[in-house]
Amino acid sequence: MAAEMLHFHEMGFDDRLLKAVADLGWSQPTLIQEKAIPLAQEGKDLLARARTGSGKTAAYAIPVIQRILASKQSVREQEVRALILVPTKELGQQVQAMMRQLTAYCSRDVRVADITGKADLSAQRPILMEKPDVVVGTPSRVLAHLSAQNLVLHSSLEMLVVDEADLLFSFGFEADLKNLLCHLPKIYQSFLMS
Ligand SMILES: Nc1ncnc2c1ncn2[C@@H]1O[C@H](COP(=O)(O)OP(=O)(O)OP(=O)(O)O)[C@@H](O)[C@H]1O
Repeated sequence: MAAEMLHFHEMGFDDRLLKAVADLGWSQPTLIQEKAIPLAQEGKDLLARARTGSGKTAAYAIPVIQRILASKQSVREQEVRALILVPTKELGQQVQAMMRQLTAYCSRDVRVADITGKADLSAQRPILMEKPDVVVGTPSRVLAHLSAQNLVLHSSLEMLVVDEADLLFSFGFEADLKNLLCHLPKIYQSFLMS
């Protein structure tokens, strides 16, 4: 007999996250979420591949949000804790929209900034100076902000997501991505999604 699928409320999430998931009308995780989220909750690195529309974004977004919420229970300095790398502005906007929906009840505790847009670096600098908990960006944008010292990740980064990893590790993005990885601390939980 097939094993019963877990429901979101059985996965040990913060009530605010569960409420946002319920508002989205999701009762059960999709297959990739059911496989990926428990591993992510154990702190494991993930390498996940699934077809478009299978719920990959929430498969990493939910554990990223949960980890930030859990750690905010003990007093901590405001720092950038998670970096989500995407290949394009459009995907950045989609990720930001999903993060906003999932943080609808905890937007003060989990602040998300999308820096994929074409605005000047100086226009985005104030957003980064506030040290959002999560930054969504393309590798080139993130590198530019690191070089301009608008963003410091060395001591704070706990989670790195590479969305569309197959694309980001391919021609056109690879050099920036490798360069960026050299600027990051050595220890963080990673989510490679494609
Ligand atoms: N557990 C769930 N139950 C019902 N719908 C869900 C669930 N998780 C995600 N969805 C919905 O499924 C759709 C696809 O999700 P998502 O964009 O995360 O997929 P994806 O695999 O990342 O797709 P893409 O490769 O196009 O980025 C979205 O409309 C999302 O709201």
